[in-house]
Amino acid sequence: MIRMYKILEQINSPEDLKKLKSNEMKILAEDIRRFLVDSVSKTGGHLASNLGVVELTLALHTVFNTLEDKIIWDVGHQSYVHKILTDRKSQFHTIRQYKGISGFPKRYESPHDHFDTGHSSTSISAALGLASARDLSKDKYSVVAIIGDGALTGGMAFEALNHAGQSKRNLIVILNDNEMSISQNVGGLSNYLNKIRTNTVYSKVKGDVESLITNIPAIGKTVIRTAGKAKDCIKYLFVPGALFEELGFKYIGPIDGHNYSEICKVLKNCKNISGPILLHVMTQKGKGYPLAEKFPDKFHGVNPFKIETGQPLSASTSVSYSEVAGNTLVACAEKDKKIVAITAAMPAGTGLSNFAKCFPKRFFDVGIAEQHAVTFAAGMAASGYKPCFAVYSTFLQRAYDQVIHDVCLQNLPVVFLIDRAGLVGNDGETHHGSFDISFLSPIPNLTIMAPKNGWELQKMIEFAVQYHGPIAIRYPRGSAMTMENVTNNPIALGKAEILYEGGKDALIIAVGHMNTSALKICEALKEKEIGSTLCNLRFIKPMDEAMLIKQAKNHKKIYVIEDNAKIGGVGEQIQAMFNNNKIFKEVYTLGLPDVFVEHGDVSTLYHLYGLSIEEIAKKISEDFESKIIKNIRIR
Ligand SMILES: Cc1ncc(C[n+]2csc(CCOP(=O)(O)OP(=O)(O)O)c2C)c(N)n1
Ligand SMILES: CC(=O)[C@@H](O)[C@H](O)COP(=O)(O)O
Ligand SMILES: [Mg+2]
Repeated sequence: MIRMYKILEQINSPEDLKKLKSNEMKILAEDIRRFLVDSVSKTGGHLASNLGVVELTLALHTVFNTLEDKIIWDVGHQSYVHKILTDRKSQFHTIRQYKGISGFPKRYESPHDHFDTGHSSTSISAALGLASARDLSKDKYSVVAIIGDGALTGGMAFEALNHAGQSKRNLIVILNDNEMSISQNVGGLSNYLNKIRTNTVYSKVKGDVESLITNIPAIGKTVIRTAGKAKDCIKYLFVPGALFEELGFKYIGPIDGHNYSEICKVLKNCKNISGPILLHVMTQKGKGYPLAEKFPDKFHGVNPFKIETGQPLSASTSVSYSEVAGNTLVACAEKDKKIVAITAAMPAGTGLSNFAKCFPKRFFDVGIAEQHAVTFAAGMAASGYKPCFAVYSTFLQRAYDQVIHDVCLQNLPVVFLIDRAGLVGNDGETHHGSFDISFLSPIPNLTIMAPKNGWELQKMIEFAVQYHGPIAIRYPRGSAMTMENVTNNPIALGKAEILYEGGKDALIIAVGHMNTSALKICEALKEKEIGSTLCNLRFIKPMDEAMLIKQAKNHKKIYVIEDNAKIGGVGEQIQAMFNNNKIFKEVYTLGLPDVFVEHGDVSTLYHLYGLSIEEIAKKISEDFESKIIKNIRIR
């Protein structure tokens, strides 16, 4: 048998790691990289970031004991190596699959995972919380947060640095600087880190002082203080890194994040220094897989791919909703100079890359800063521009107050292009866009739409950029539906459309892309001689009350199909509206239950929650069972 992984085969837990000689670590690092590429090329997942943190993770597990010491991975998409080293190697082929291990840290999954992440920039806050709890309980373990240069652009990270610096608690923040967010990192902080990296004079001189402080075995406190002062002088002469020191952190670095021994040495020293430390580690995103080194953005998150070429195993020929949004925005911006586009570090994911190329001055990547993005948009709107903020549904949760307080309260014409609404699939519970209808619907002044297909998304965007007020369009991840043979009525404010008329038994009201399934359901019901009407809601707010009331009166039963939490969703809202209008008909909602939906492919999850075509058709058919039986008897 050919041994594929020379050392990795012997490694399942941090204890195994601790048995290795340090010269074996290099071979292990190579094994892990090969394992990552082999495995992720089959399952899909976050590749480039993990390839970059191999030595850093090995060093962390060498120096710390993660059954006691608490390590928190910011975002958590780079925790694969940690998972491999903490008893999950044998399950790694199930990563992000239904009932498999998660692509993010999960406390339920392992005692080595101490805090769940998925959304960016939370690690320092969580770490400080853990450190404060530790101190109150008079415990002694170490707390370490690993945060990327991208995640450091998020406001929460600054709030936490501000608090942690003053707290003086023992806490190690490792800044994993690979000079990339998903795309190129942006902003003043990114420039600042760049200055630290390139300031070789500083690095050399500071390195000497650092080794003076840390490497002399029996160093006395006075010497440390003196050396510390000397370090301060040098710092003020040469160090842009003073920002972290001014906030109350001891800044150490930058160090080479691919030099295992060096990281171990520094981490061991960090363990013995009191107060908050910021250790700046330089890594290369995608390291060890040349295609990912060259295209770290393309290999940030991947579908299954061929290792030799990097090409996806199943290339999609269809256009995604994100691409429709991006292309439409470019077309609209060509006609209207007031249109500007905003992203919070997701230019490619939201389909805005082309807009950025066509209109660089009218394109704003604000970093991972959704709250800022919304208020920034409000500012532009207040000055007569038409800002379009393209954002994933799950990340918009971050900016709820800004949507209310800064946009809607002032009735400002900001367009929210809410991508990844509904279930997203393999990223799972931290990333599903299950709540936007529920949290946006109560906000006064806000108009909310959901398109049935790609064509309708285009028309809704054209409508939105002309509209005088805050307006949101929610659409899902993936290929835009085309839906041939359906009527494409023009968009009119607050108007729904009838997509199918085939009888007065079931009225089906579908939200957004769920219309595609709904149409097939109507046809399946027809086979069973159950007559139905399909209403494409289009406007979640304002709702087409007149049409819904009229249709409700004409049908025996009413069904709402939506890919949002049932609580606060469209079904509940329609039921309330009927009650208010004294239409006492029961609305049956097919939507997401009151749970955090796990990871898995979307079709499996739809099936699980009764949202597949088969499940819905079955449910409705069962409701009309007596009619079916009667029809059979008559024949
Ligand atoms: C609040 C929030 N916004 C956006 C994202 C999407 N996102 C995931 S990873 C990432 C880039 C993170 O960059 P960095 O922290 O430098 O880590 P790297 O991928 O470079 O290792 C972004 C924007 C997110 N997870 N959370
Ligand atoms: C970790 C993270 O938040 C992103 O990388 C996210 O996984 C991107 O999702 P999409 O694949 O839907 O763009
Ligand atoms: Mg980065």
